Amino acid sequence: MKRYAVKEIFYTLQGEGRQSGRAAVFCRFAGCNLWTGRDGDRAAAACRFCDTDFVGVDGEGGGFFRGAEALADAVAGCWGPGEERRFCVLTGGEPLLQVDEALVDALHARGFEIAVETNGTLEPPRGIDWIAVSPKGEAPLRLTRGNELKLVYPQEDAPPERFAGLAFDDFCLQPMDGPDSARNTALAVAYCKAHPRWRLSLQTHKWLGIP
Ligand SMILES: C[S@@+](CC[C@H](N)C(=O)[O-])C[C@H]1O[C@@H](n2cnc3c(N)ncnc32)[C@H](O)[C@@H]1O
Ligand SMILES: Nc1nc2[nH]cc(C(=O)O)c2c(=O)[nH]1
Ligand code: SF4
Ligand SMILES: [Mg+2]
Repeated sequence: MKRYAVKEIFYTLQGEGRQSGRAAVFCRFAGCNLWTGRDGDRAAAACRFCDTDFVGVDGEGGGFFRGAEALADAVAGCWGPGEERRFCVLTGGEPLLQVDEALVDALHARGFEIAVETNGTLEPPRGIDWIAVSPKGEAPLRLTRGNELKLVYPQEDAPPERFAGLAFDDFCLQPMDGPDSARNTALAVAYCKAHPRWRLSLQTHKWLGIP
């Protein structure tokens, strides 16, 4: 039986992108194919600006889950008994290293609409309801269609022009958080004003102080 490694599971509001403001259970899978998660490896990684701890299974609600039913039960338990507008966001780390059809089916069986946050280097299993792709500079993009393309901006080796022609319903620019976040936010605002295909995505949960 498949074993899923999960860093944390928590209930909050989706903070980013087109679904921002919507209540969701976040399931953060451990591990990523573009960075080890260790600070010493950052400079040499394909993705160098990550704002997330996805190493290990020691977070709130995290652990190893034996089989899709067990993991879907944990997600449903985190949502609680309400059946209206059940929504879960599969993220990481890189969720598509682990998410499979069995998990998609088990979450659907519990009434969840399923979104995934992915770096776009891996193919998703069928059946995911909402695909948000966030391309990373040097990493080859395999997933070139979906619901939203959410580009962290600016990235020297990933200009928005490279992605604007792909088959996504919406194109979002998300200012890169870190030491230059104020400057990056101003740059993203200016880019969206000059290129109306793009809309601003703010990481509202950070402003709100919620997970
Ligand atoms: C931590 S990633 C996990 C999912 C997947 N690995 C990915 O990169 O899309 C979740 C989202 O946070 C974004 N992100 C990561 N670090 C960021 C930063 N420093 N500033 C803004 N967004 C960031 C990613 O681009 C992605 O859209
Ligand atoms: N509230 C909240 N919204 C999010 N949207 C994407 C997130 C992620 O880390 O994938 C995230 C997150 O970590 N928290
Ligand atoms: S691909 Fe996603 S999880 Fe992996 S290091 Fe980059 S932002 Fe973080
Ligand atoms: Mg996050």
